[in-house]
Amino acid sequence: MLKILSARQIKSLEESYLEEKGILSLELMETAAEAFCQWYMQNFSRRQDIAIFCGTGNNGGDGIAIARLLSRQGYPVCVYTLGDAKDGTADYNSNLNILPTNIVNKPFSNIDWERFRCHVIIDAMLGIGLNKPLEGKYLDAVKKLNSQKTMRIAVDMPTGLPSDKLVDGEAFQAHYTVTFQTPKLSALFPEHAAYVGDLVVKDIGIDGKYFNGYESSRYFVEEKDILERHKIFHKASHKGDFGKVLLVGGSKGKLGAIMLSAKAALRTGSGLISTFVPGFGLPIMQSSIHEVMVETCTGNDILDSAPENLDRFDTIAIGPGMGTDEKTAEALKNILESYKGKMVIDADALNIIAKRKDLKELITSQMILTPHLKEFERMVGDDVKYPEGRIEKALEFSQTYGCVLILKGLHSLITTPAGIQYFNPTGSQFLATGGTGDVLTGVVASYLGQGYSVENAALCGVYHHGLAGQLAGEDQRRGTIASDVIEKIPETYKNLGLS
Ligand SMILES: NC(=O)C1=CN([C@@H]2O[C@H](COP(=O)(O)OP(=O)(O)OC[C@H]3O[C@@H](n4cnc5c(N)ncnc54)[C@H](OP(=O)(O)O)[C@@H]3O)[C@@H](O)[C@H]2O)[C@H](O)CC1
Ligand SMILES: [K+]
Repeated sequence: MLKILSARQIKSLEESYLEEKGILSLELMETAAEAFCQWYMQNFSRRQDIAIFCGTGNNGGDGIAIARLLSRQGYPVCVYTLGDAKDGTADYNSNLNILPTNIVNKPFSNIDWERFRCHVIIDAMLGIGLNKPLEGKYLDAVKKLNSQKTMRIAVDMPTGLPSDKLVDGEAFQAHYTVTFQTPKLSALFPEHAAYVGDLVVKDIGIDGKYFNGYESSRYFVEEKDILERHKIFHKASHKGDFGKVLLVGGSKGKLGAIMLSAKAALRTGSGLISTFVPGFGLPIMQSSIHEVMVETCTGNDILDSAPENLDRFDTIAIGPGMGTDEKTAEALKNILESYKGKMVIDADALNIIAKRKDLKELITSQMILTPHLKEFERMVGDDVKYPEGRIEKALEFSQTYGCVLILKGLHSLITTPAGIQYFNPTGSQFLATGGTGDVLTGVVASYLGQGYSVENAALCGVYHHGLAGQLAGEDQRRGTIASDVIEKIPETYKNLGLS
């Protein structure tokens, strides 16, 4: 897990790290520049001309060091500076002094934009030192660079993006942001996706112990965190070990939702899946998914009653395609009151709960709620447009009701009643398509059925779902559909080296 700190905390952490280790800040800058270049060289060829735009702070210092290192490796680099060296930080100037003279180094104001050509723009104008909205030449530069039809890469943070809050005005629009040591909170806001692009986190050697002294309950999940949360099954494992899952949902015209959940749970590794759907769904379910068992409620069209003997199941997921009829709400109430096992609550179940205080009271620590933004807004009855407030609201909700909350979106946020908030690293824009939420419900329910704790099921579920979305997107691009995501779930295990 990478602890997410504020810009102020990062600066202080850096200082204590340097002091304790007896390292110069210039050396840390070199390490950061090396980390950037290592990533760059793995991804881009020497045939692409690079223009590095540098401010006069330490972000600019990183940029100058990157120019030297890339040029040494045979990459064609030009440097464009936005300020006077006399205003530069000591480390900026140290790097400027050793910039090889064969590298073009021009002031930004001297660029002839009619003739300006490059393949890659590297933004090292401003990083975590940003303390006001962009204006003057920084604003001009960002506007000019955003309008270039080239690859754009930001060093640490896209210029103009504050580390901890929503952007005010313009900011550099990167295709990639290569950030150092730990992501900055605002790089994880879905609202900033167009500025951050793909986020790459590069270790610059600051040991986890240096983070201990800094208070934060927000973390960025890493692959190793997921690996250690998985249960290991062996040759003698029986299908009963993988859990008995019940998926409740579906209504006329929306049976597909529960089918997607069921298929996703099967692909995640569930042993036995039962579904509980309105009567009309029986032949449809049976003919389209052969691996699931189907039970029906008393009504034909809508879900109007609860299943018998709920204790047969290790876990229950409820909501996909369920509808919000009053009789459905009563069936939901019945299930929430009588079932004591772990549950996933999604989609229309959330929409019903949003309107019923008495049902909110039935939320327990055994439950994972999986709203997307609109559903969350209905649940909290409040404006959750601003990411800082939304993250706080998620915490408040999880603590008030004692449940795990998965707030879906780019870098889905998992909040536990203990007050810990985890940002998920996997995912893809191609997951923004109908039915992928139903897939997530099936994946998370599957892990609950396999005996994972609510926290681990949420973390593993969101991670694998996001990774499956990435893999599906690589193949199908904007043509990705929820079923493609399901088909990629098994590959996520291979990807992580899991059996
Ligand atoms: N975090 C790490 O572990 C490492 C970080 N490195 C890099 O250093 C930057 C942070 O560098 P810093 O010098 O603190 O700040 P910046 O370069 O981002 O900004 C420089 C100064 O720019 C001024 N400023 C702020 N906002 C604006 C604005 N809107 N327009 C113009 N100028 C602005 C401000 O100075 P003032 O005097 O005007 O207040 C900033 O101080 C980090 O992001 C990394 O890239 C290290 O190299 C390695 C370790
Ligand atoms: K930058």
